[in-house]
Amino acid sequence: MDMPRILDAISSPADLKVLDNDELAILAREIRQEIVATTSVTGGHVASSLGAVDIIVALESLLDMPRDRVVFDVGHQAYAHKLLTGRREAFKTLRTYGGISGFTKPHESPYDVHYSGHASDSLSIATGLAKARQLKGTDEKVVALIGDASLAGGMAFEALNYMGNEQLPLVIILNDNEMSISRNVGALMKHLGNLRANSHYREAREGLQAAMEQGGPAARGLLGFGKNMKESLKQMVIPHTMIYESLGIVCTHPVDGHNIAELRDILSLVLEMDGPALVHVVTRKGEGYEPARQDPERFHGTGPYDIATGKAVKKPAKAPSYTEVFGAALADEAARDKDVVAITAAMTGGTGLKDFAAEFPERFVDVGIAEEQAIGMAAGLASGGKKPVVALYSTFMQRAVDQLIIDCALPDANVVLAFDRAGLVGDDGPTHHGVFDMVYSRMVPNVRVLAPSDEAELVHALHTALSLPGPVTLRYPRGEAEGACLPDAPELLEVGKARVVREGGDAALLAFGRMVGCARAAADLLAAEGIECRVVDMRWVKPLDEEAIAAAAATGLVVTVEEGVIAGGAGQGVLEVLARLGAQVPAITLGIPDQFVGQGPVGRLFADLGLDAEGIAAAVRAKLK
Ligand SMILES: Cc1ncc(C[n+]2csc(CCOP(=O)(O)OP(=O)(O)O)c2C)c(N)n1
Ligand SMILES: CC(=O)[C@@H](O)[C@H](O)COP(=O)(O)O
Ligand SMILES: [Mg+2]
Repeated sequence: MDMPRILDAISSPADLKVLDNDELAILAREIRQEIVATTSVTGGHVASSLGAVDIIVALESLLDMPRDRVVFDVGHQAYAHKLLTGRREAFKTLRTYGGISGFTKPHESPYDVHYSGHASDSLSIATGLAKARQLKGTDEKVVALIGDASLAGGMAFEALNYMGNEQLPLVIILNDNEMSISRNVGALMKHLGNLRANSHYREAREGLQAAMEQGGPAARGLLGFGKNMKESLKQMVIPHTMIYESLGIVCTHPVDGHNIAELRDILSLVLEMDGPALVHVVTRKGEGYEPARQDPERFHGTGPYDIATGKAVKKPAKAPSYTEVFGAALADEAARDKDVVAITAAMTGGTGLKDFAAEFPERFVDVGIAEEQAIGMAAGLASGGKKPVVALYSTFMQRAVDQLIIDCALPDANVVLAFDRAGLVGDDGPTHHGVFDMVYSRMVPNVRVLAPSDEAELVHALHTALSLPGPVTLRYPRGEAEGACLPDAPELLEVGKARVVREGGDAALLAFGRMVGCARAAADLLAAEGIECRVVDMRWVKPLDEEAIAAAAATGLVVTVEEGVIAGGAGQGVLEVLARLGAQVPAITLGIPDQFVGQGPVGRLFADLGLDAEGIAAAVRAKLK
């Protein structure tokens, strides 16, 4: 008979209070097994979640939740938190359509503080919670759990700057595993490495005492614990070089993040402080599951896999991914033009730039999780005579809209912004769908916007973007491309010119990006009923092809189809042109309505939104009736 699991008796963190350190360690093992069992079927962020299990178990055993608040940065490490906060049964539905989210989600649980998914925001949210606590005069604990790579994001630094000055009572747990998605980069990463290497600084207790005696209220709060607590401080040291200390944040020496007893000792001390404290915790990504330990990058975010071998379980692809096509095309461009420089923000693999980085290391830049830096730096490179191509996920580019407007568009800088994961991404859900980029690109003067409809068009679009003066954005979706034949050589696309891909006189479907394929399939369905639709691959979101729009109006019905929000999107651009032309024609704008889109297979989400062939055909049918 199987031994009953401790995990099965946990319905909230309050149930952890009766467990001792050994039992908590057993629980942590059970949680890891549960994470592996579930994600082997659903996929998910395995390595980060496994690495953070002990921290979460230790922390939540000490808190009074949900009164005490824990803010998870990115939230990709929060699976243990989900399992401890009443979602053990629901965990099987992780990242599935209608199931629980892969990130923290306040609408899912009162134990979740914010919609996580984007990096480096946790400290700002924690400062807000701590400020609210001050204003209310309450005493709930506020804790943020943030990774070493996310800590380097600009937003996190802004929060450190604020909390140090205000001496806000909150605890930062820095989960340092030396990894971002791939190996972490940057000077802060080196600084943390020095701290890990010098943890013999433990002896420097006198230094710690002196620092605290001269320090602000945070440090004094720590000293005010009384004799016993001070004794425990023998275990704690501030290395002289810890930069956070200079900002007024008390810091601990590196702590073993897989030792629950040690974690609980230190956390119980810092949770009593009345100012900001940072606990430097060292963990291993993928801890407890060997394939993830060996290859944490692949297990950062994975699809289903075989537990025994760790091998991915997936259908063979019929076509390369858009990402792969982009990466190869950019390397070809760089081989032809020595001025091309590629920039990414911690997404070298995700944006298909690994080969580029290997081939042209001196022309490859990874700025870390720092999208604003990526775009700002691109503007500087352009000003210095280079041709920067910044490859970002559409959703993360949202961080850098100001840099697009002021640093790139206003000076008309020669910058190419490649938005990968543009459109619906699937299982990551609303935080990751790239559905706003057509709006924030289209609205900015001087910016041209390309939306290639297949992989061959993507190659031409990149080539065209690099040939044009001024900023150009191009967008392409996550996953497998359409299976189009790749060109031997890239072509220059005529600026602002669409192409008709199917003739028809009863209605015109003006489609953008991969929606061209859906529009074509809809036209096939309608043709079987005797309704002939013209299908136009618009190619450009800006400038729009006014002739193609006028010709579409002549059919008597204009239908725009885009994989982005309707408000302010490409379809609205078409309506503006129709109004300018004085065309009195019925028009439908299909796209994402004024709502956030949930998680699930992209095909299913398209169907829900009426963006699949049947949905588009139904919209045309209804209007023609
Ligand atoms: C603004 C933003 N940029 C990029 C990402 C993609 N991303 C998700 S997790 C991650 C690495 C996070 O590393 P770290 O914070 O050290 O956590 P770890 O995965 O190592 O636990 C990146 C780059 C993101 N979620 N948000
Ligand atoms: C948590 C996060 O932001 C990334 O790990 C993201 O989930 C990666 O998405 P892709 O799987 O599309 O690369
Ligand atoms: Mg990390």
